[in-house]
Amino acid sequence: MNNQVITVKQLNKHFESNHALKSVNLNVQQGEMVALLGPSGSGKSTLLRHLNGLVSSDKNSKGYIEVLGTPVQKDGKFCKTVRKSRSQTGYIFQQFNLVSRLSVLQNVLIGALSATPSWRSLSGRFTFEQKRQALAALKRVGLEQFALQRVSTLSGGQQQRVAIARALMQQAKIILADEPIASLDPESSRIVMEILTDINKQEGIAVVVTLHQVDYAKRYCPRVVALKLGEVFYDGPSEHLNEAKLAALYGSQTELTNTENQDQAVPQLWPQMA
Ligand SMILES: Nc1ncnc2c1ncn2[C@@H]1O[C@H](COP(=O)(O)OP(=O)(O)OP(=O)(O)O)[C@@H](O)[C@H]1O
Repeated sequence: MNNQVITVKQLNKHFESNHALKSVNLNVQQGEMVALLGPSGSGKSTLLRHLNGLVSSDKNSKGYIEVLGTPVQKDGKFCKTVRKSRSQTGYIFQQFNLVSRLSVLQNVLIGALSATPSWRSLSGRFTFEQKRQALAALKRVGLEQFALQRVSTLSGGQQQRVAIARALMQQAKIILADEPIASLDPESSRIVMEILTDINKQEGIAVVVTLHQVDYAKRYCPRVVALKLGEVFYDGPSEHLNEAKLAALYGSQTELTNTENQDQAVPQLWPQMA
């Protein structure tokens, strides 16, 4: 049985003269938990966005992406099946992408929209079963007591957990998380990473997560794919990512990516995370 859930072949992406992704190849199997590492600007987010059909690759460059057995894009053109794979892919953003004026429960229910007739979703009428599932998803991330509260009243870490519950409600078969902990404090980061790990282990859902902190990658992700200047620089077990490889990947930034030094390091290296 083919358990491959992500196939990327020969992916190239230019933003004008900037060659952001250079012949990237990547295979991810069902049940894997993969950290996408690399210095700022190395192409992590661009790669993740290609997987969900948010960005198209260079035309005529023979690039090909398949997610969950469904072609997403080929040769710089989206395939007709892109919506299908998107509906099965949970995408977690750094800034949560929640609807701030809606309640926590309503935000989770948004995950069910692709499986809801439009007349129901337009009138905001979800079935009893959908509401039960949404509450179960909230319980899974430890937030059921906040179900009826406006989502904007929750902390950043809690909002990210709502976004994960929304992906569960979507019945996502894989999760792509783009810097999900970049704006969170260490304790909230730990909780979010543990929830993602738990979903990966319990449901066998593949998770690909872009991270800036090497120690989180090593702690939670058995496999690391590291990009450097748009190329795959390392793809292998996170435990084999030694100091020499990290130094070559990040240069002088290496020690500063350790979260123990986060308070001093992050504002200097990545001002957007401060
Ligand atoms: N929409 C865009 N238009 C022009 N250039 C872009 C666009 N998106 C990304 N880039 C460029 O592509 C390169 C890769 O960016 P990307 O955001 O993927 O890197 P990253 O590794 O995710 O960085 P960070 O860790 O800082 O988020 C960068 O040089 C960036 O400036």
